[in-house]
Amino acid sequence: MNLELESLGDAEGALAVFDPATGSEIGRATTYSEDDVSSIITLADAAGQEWAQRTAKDRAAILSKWFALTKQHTEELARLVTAESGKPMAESRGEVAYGASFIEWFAEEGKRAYGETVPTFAAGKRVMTIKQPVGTCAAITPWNFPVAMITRKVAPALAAGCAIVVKPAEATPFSALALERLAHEAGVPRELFRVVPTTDPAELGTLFCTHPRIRKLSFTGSTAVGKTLMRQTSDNVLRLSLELGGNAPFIVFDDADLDAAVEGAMASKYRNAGQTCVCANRILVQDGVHDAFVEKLKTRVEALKIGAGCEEGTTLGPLINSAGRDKVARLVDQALSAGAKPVTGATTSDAGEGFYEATILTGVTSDMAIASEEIFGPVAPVIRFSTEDEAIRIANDTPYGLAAYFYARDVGRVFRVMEGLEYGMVAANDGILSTEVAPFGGIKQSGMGREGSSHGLDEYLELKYCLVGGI
Ligand SMILES: NC(=O)c1ccc[n+]([C@@H]2O[C@H](COP(=O)([O-])OP(=O)(O)OC[C@H]3O[C@@H](n4cnc5c(N)ncnc54)[C@H](O)[C@@H]3O)[C@@H](O)[C@H]2O)c1
Ligand SMILES: O=C[C@H](O)CS(=O)(=O)O
Repeated sequence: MNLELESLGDAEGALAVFDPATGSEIGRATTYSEDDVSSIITLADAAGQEWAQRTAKDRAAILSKWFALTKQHTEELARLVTAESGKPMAESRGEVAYGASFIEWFAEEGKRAYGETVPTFAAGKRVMTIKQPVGTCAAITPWNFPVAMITRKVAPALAAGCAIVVKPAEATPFSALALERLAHEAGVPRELFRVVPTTDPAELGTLFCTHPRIRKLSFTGSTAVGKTLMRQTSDNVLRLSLELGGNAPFIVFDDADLDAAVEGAMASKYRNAGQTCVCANRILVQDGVHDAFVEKLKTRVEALKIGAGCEEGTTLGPLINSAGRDKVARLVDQALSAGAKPVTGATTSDAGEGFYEATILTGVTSDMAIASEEIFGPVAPVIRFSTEDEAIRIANDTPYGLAAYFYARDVGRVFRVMEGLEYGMVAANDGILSTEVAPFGGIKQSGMGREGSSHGLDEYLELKYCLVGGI
């Protein structure tokens, strides 16, 4: 199975793809017009009718082969992820394993789309429910996890009995095309799962929202685009899953294990150079441990190795593009102008155009833009607080509600803070919460619906109430 970039690309393709570390073009991808995709959706819908008639066990057997092939081709997939997203190879290998875990998980979950029988309300009648595939799905995915954000949607869709057409991010089409190739090799019918790169995401997004055969849209990306799609899906009342932006608080209380909190902050903040939706976006530290925590964090941050993702040993890669880097620089400069202090970093890097040094700022206040905007970069803004109630108030003072983290050892505090934080996902004494077995998703303007876990399958199923009378 050839998954080399050249075999996935098209020298005449309209979509140019670039290496974030150097800015150089690494390949070109074939793109699909609105008419092309409309026809692809119609073919997918027909393939979906047949796929839905197969047993969950038959679908599971094919998904299991896709899982095995994805694991077998980890190195090639990781090279593609690093080439087009820039993340360090070690993280890319981890992403492939994480992405594959959704295929493995939903191969099994698809067999558990259980209905129910309900004690009847009247003689001669029987009440039951069944779960059926929602129909043909569309998905739109971001660049920061070009493997995992695809499988986190495609695996449950296929397991539930649905066809799915995916538009990957313009920056990262090759990882998606490789996954498509592996799925077809595993036995997923060619028309059932298609990846359709484009240079006009808005045009394809509108088609996905308005095509008569599309019954469901699953979107992962920014809150701004999510709101656009929410409006566009209203005419056809599509089923909608939205995995949007975040502004994660990372709270360190006086009773925290400081060394554990530093490790958790490193894992949460600097993974993928801070370009994940669940990265710590604000670090709140209680007065009693503020200086000790900052000093310990500084030591670990300054040990990060900045460089191209393809260089073994790199632990901090480039940002996705110059716009991403400029946004980070703008937020840091604004914070410094407003009184924040640089502990380390706070500058672009001589490692190359797309790089920004790992940064810690202290003296940050909630009114600064860096505390309310999603940074999407390797910058830790530290906000000092005095009381537990103040920490929860600051943490909740955002339109976002995706992930939140805190470190404390008092059991009463753990329960009070866990219950008081207004987020879809809360981790106590850990900096990484993402796993296929748990429901991933946000509240407020971080989205709706859940991915992974047993809940993730329901996003691609309809619950039907069946009444049988005349008994
Ligand atoms: N909640 C999650 O699970 C999750 C996961 C990853 C990324 N994100 C969020 O995604 C953002 C970063 O990713 P990004 O820069 O790719 O986001 P983005 O919203 O700019 O793009 C996401 C996808 O939407 C497409 N798109 C852009 N404009 C569109 C339009 N008008 N209509 C239809 N599609 C359109 C893009 O081509 C891309 O495929 C961050 O906000 C991050 O928090 C969230
Ligand atoms: O960026 C968003 C991803 O969902 C992050 S994670 O890999 O799922 O934690």
